[in-house]
Amino acid sequence: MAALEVQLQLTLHSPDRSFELDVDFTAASQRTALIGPSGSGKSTVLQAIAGLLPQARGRVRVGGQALLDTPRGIDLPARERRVGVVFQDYALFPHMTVEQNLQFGLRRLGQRADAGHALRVDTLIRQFDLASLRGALPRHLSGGQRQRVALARALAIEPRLLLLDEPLSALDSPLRKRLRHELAEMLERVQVPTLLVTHDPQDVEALAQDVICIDDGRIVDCDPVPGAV
Ligand SMILES: Nc1ncnc2c1ncn2[C@@H]1O[C@H](COP(=O)(O)OP(=O)(O)OP(=O)(O)O)[C@@H](O)[C@H]1O
Repeated sequence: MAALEVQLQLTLHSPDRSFELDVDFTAASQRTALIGPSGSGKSTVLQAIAGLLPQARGRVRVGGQALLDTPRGIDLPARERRVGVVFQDYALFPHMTVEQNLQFGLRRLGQRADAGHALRVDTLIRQFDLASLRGALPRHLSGGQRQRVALARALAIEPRLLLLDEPLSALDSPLRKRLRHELAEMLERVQVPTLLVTHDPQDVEALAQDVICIDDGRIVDCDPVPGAV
């Protein structure tokens, strides 16, 4: 069964222009990269899949389950979609410790704090090697540590789908190289279908099994890769 099926239409309006997205693709591999030039609509696609753009119309199915199907009147709210998202800047809550950031991931599901909840946070802290940072605030973490917390938080909800928006772009080059391999290992371990946005061909090679290309709000042929010189 296809991991992720997406047919989406939406228009974003700003005072001087509007951007029209109309995409139709299937990501059948466990890890798929979505690539395209700046402004082509990559982040918009991720936000619409996550349920963060209420104007989105069309269909989104993960493992056959509909998260959005406007013709059938289905539009699950973001917290019910069980989609884990890691944003470009990791978007950790600055006033919360590492542990509280992970707990917040679970609260998004509307779950009450209980023993299972605490166990899940403990497991993630162990899996992501965060024990010594449990009580630390994000501003006291390195870029790589923030990335680990953001990924652990996205996985706290046991997502059916993981969306990574330029997960390595906040890092400098040597760290980026090391964490690319760490991330590849983590994704291999967690086995959650993943759609990954990146500009970097090395990310595609290390992290993705398949590539989907977008240009100006439309899915296009990847040969040549849009935006490549
Ligand atoms: N809230 C908004 N209102 C109006 N237009 C928007 C809004 N958000 C994004 N856009 C426009 O939509 C287009 C797609 O933006 P998006 O962020 O999805 O591109 P992207 O491919 O992720 O770009 P980048 O690689 O630079 O992050 C851009 O032209 C952008 O200017």
